[in-house]
Amino acid sequence: MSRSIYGGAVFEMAKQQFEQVANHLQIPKMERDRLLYPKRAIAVSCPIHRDDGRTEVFQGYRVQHHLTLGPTKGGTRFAPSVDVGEVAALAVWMSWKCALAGLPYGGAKGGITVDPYTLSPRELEALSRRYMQEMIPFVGPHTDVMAPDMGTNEQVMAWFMDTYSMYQGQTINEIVTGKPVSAGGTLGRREATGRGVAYLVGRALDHLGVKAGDATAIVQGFGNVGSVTAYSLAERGVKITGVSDHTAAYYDPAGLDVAELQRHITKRGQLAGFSSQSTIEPSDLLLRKCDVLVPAAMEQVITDQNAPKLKCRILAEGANGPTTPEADAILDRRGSEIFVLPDILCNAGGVIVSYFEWVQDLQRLFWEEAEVFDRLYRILERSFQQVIARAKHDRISHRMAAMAIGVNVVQSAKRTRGLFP
Ligand SMILES: NC(=O)C1=CN([C@@H]2O[C@H](COP(=O)(O)OP(=O)(O)OC[C@H]3O[C@@H](n4cnc5c(N)ncnc54)[C@H](OP(=O)(O)O)[C@@H]3O)[C@@H](O)[C@H]2O)C=CC1
Ligand SMILES: O=C(O)CCC(=O)C(=O)O
Repeated sequence: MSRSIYGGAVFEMAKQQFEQVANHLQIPKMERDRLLYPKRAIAVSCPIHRDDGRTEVFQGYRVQHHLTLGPTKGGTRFAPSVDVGEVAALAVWMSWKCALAGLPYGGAKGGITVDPYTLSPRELEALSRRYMQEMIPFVGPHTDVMAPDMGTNEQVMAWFMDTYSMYQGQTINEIVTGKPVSAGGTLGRREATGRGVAYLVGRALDHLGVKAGDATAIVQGFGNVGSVTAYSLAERGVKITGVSDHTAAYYDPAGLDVAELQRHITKRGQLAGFSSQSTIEPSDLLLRKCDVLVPAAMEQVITDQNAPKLKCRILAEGANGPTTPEADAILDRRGSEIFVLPDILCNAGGVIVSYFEWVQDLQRLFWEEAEVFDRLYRILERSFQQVIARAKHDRISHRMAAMAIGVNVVQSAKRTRGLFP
């Protein structure tokens, strides 16, 4: 593409990864821009009245990567880092993730440049509703279906659904996923990403011949993905030796009590203040010895600086884009020392159960929780097997294998429909 609006380190990373996989797949140059660059990017201004009487305008975005396989799908992030490049990269990754899992979606992502902790509950509701109101012309149950991501949750999804439904004059549950069950959500969505991560960690441990009961894990980030991953790993017998959020990092080789950590968060809203004895430097946490390291917070935390020093056996990417391409090259050189569960495989549980929620909403027929997780684990198992087999066959990393499968699916759909419809 001659000139694009997508800049910044995170989009550069998505682009670099794509170029590597496109080279591996020998995708002709003329098809590459069509595959990489998003179909649409929407930028909106979201004015709200602050509690002190001021009017403040926040910048919101939604990027829809491709519509070749069906509607676009992806989360909405409320964070100070949000810009069009970050959101575009996350949308591109959503496309490969959905394609790898066999979901009939293209990728999307959206967000608002805001620190949600600085908003009162009333301001958060006003901003969420205004964002959805501005997006109404561009989204729909068969166009683009939002979901939660960093800084948003079930309540925000309920406000999105309500705002869209009021405009339509009827309840349209299927406009967003990750809603509360009482607002047409599915059983299991809140836990889906973390339980999916724990399932795949279990499969990686099997692969390496390590018993869950003998394994230790460190989890960075204790929000939706991190806390449920820690809890689910602990349920499987894995000892959680380290956790962090942006306020504190704790490490205890004897093991941390995940239920206690969760109670602390519920009461205080942050990990800080949990313990004075096991506090460590957040940057040290990733370097401690463990069997399983789970970055579950944000992008680009595994870099060329810390990748040579990681002392884990499994790197389970709960977050999107936690590992830079430079770090990937180092992990590749370390060979079988570290078994990588790449993000588009590892955290796919969320969007897979979102797909189940959308299907249930469209059919007005709701499933038992056991059915949700049974179907989820079957899809994750298939994807896990496909990634391992492709990596072995092509002699490439797990990330390249996962992306190759995803990109292949999108490429062949575009070719079949006519590359430039
Ligand atoms: N929610 C989902 O279903 C899915 C999410 N993801 C990805 O998982 C990651 C986490 O998302 P999610 O759990 O939903 O987000 P949440 O907002 O629920 O949680 C984010 C967590 O990361 C922590 N965090 C933020 N900055 C830092 C930092 N500098 N060091 C350590 N921890 C930090 C936050 O701490 P604090 O609260 O103190 O700010 C919080 O504990 C993101 O990359 C997201 O894109 C991927 C697939 C699905
Ligand atoms: O559940 C969804 O639709 C999207 C989840 C998400 O944003 C992600 O997988 O990164």
